[in-house]
Amino acid sequence: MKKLVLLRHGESTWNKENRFTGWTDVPLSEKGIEEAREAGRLLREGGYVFDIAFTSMLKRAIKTLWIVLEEMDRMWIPVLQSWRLNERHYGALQGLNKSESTAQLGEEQVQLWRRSYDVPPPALDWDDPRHPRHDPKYAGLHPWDLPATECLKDTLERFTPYAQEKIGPAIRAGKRVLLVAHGNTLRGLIKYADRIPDEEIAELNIPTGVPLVYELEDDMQPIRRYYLGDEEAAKKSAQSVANQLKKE
Ligand SMILES: O=C(O)[C@@H](CO)OP(=O)(O)O
Repeated sequence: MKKLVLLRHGESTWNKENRFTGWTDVPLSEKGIEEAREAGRLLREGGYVFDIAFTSMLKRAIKTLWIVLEEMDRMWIPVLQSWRLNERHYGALQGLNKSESTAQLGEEQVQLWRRSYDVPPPALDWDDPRHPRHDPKYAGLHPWDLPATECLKDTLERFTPYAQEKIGPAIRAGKRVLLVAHGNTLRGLIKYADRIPDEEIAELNIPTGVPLVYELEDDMQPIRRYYLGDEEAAKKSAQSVANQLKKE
């Protein structure tokens, strides 16, 4: 049996402010730093060891990974970063408060953009300073390859080639892999791994900073997945992600 550990970054400052974040590169909040420490402790105490880690180009995930590896005294392992592991691009919703948007535009519309599988939010204009083509992180990429909005399906389509070319082969080769990513990239991965139908994926929410362990057959078929630590607390935290449109 093989194991893969997935981790959504700790709470970011925009999670705290309840804003759509996407590719906006915001830092961890104080609580997020503590969540990352706790994740590292849980993994260490659970006897987990990693040979390689993967993360995105966004500092909330990178910093979470650093803190986890520091807690595990494993800062020396190879870390591979890719824009393909970035959060779903939230288009013109980035920066808007989730509950205020719901009050203005209606829950049905905002929930459609937020959780439908294939309806993207309105795109950022090509000339919008927030368009990723202006960000030096992505200077090596063709601007047309960079998203200005994405639905979950688009995110999965850009994530999958990387998972197949880099992450899958590392697991198959017997490496113990940690993937620190984002709510929607991980929702996409779980949808793919567990073959969750398009209409059911809306119900899946992922808490910040709680390690999610996947047990896999040797041929990579998933056996089961579970959160480390307090399952009830993880469920509660996932439920509060689900409820973000309703918060004040
Ligand atoms: O804003 C975002 O980028 C994501 C993750 O924080 O939010 P949501 O859970 O609403 O898709």
